[in-house]
Amino acid sequence: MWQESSNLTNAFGDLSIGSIWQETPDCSESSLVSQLQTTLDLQQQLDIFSMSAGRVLPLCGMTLNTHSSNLQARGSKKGAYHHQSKLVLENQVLAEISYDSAHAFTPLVQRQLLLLESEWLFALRNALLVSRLQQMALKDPLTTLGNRRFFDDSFVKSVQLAKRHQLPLTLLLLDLDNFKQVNDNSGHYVGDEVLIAVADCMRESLRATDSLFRFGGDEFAVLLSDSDAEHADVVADRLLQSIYTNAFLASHNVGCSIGMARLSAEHQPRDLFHAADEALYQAKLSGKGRVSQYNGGRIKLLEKAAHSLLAAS
Ligand SMILES: Nc1nc2c(ncn2[C@@H]2O[C@H](COP(=O)(O)OP(=O)(O)OP(=O)(O)O)[C@@H](O)[C@H]2O)c(=O)[nH]1
Repeated sequence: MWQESSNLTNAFGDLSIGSIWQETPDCSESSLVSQLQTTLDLQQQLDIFSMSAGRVLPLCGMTLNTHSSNLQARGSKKGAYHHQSKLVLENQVLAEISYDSAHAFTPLVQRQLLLLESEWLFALRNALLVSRLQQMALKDPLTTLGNRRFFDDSFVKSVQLAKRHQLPLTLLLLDLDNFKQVNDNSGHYVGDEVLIAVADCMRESLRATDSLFRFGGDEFAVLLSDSDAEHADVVADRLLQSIYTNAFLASHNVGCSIGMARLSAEHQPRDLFHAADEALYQAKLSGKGRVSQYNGGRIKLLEKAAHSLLAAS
């Protein structure tokens, strides 16, 4: 896409900046505005904007930094010259844009870009709003982990992907032990802090934080792919260590049980979930603070029970 825009840019490259604005009325502000209004997708807006900016000065890269994302126009590369600008609407900084080019950003070019940026502001604000709403709809507001809806979506996609490419995938379901007593003894607010601390422990123990979810209540899920899925018992062990050695959680006597199951060829998403759920149930039944693994119809209790970790710490 950026390649296309570079070609376009090259086509205009022979024209002076001034002549671009005078001789190409199709690049006019209203034309850019109407193009930007065709989408609420930030990446698409950036790609559209980069086409117009590339007519002002041949560009080799463009980056948009917002509060929650860092996007690059497709095919962006570093250039010898660099220019940055804040996109501000009604005293609010919406984003920061960075341009890269093999050519210098003269004061005239900067002014032309500024004019162009002003045409993006309203469409950008709308796209940012939509992006924020989309993120909110998929996040658990208390822990900021993915919520149940996000899990359902990611889970089905991950199972399909793993089966298609014959990649390993392991699901871990984690349920806190004795959490109700925290609420009962110390109040709901402290209960919330416990849930946040557990989420932090999970983040610390895992590399891909986008595979962590809170279902609601004191139930969490972890989706492990690739090498992490192969060594899920090690990951589960790390999770237990992190939770059982956390001083705040220990002070409230909160532990956890984990059930895990590995995707097999005949599994549908529902089967994998049920297998991990069954393993979790057995972990609870066997005295909590344990990891158990669903193993082709059998449940194997792993040796490293959290109680022994706690005793060792
Ligand atoms: N503070 C807080 N508590 C919640 C939230 N959502 C659910 N709960 C409480 O979480 C508790 C979950 O209940 P259980 O899983 O039966 O509690 P438990 O003591 O961990 O039970 P075991 O799993 O058998 O050890 C209930 O008391 C719910 O009211 C929340 O967002 N914040």
